[in-house]
Amino acid sequence: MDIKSLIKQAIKAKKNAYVPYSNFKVGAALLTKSGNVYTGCNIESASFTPTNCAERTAIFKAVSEGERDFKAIAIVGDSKKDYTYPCGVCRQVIREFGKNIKVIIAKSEDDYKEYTLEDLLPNSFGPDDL
Ligand SMILES: O=c1ccn([C@H]2C[C@H](O)[C@@H](CO)O2)c(=O)[nH]1
Ligand SMILES: [Zn+2]
Repeated sequence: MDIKSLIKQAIKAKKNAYVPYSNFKVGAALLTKSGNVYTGCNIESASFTPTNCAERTAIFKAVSEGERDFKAIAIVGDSKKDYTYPCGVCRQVIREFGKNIKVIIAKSEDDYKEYTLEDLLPNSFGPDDL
């Protein structure tokens, strides 16, 4: 599974975003170490707070299927000016499963930036602290 195909799956998942309030679609594709891919989109709620980001949808789908070892997550959003970076809540949720997970922030298959979770959430609090 290369980065381009992971981004392609995130772009496809973005189409399913349920965003009647923000009209801002986001898609994510999470690659497990075993080579499986779990996709996610953002899902909003009339009461706003229960809104779930695309990244967390993908992670929760994977974890609920028994997967916990993740290699990379690709994120594609609707940001007009720039790339769409994961929110703080999603960074913390990714952190739960590892500091070295690759985070690919993409505008398209050919235009992306690559980080590690540690780059995006340095000096983090995590499972090892407890
Ligand atoms: O990285 C991000 C940033 C925002 N959103 C969603 C939450 C909400 O539905 C909409 C606007 O914040 O975008 C994501 O899914 N992922
Ligand atoms: Zn988020």
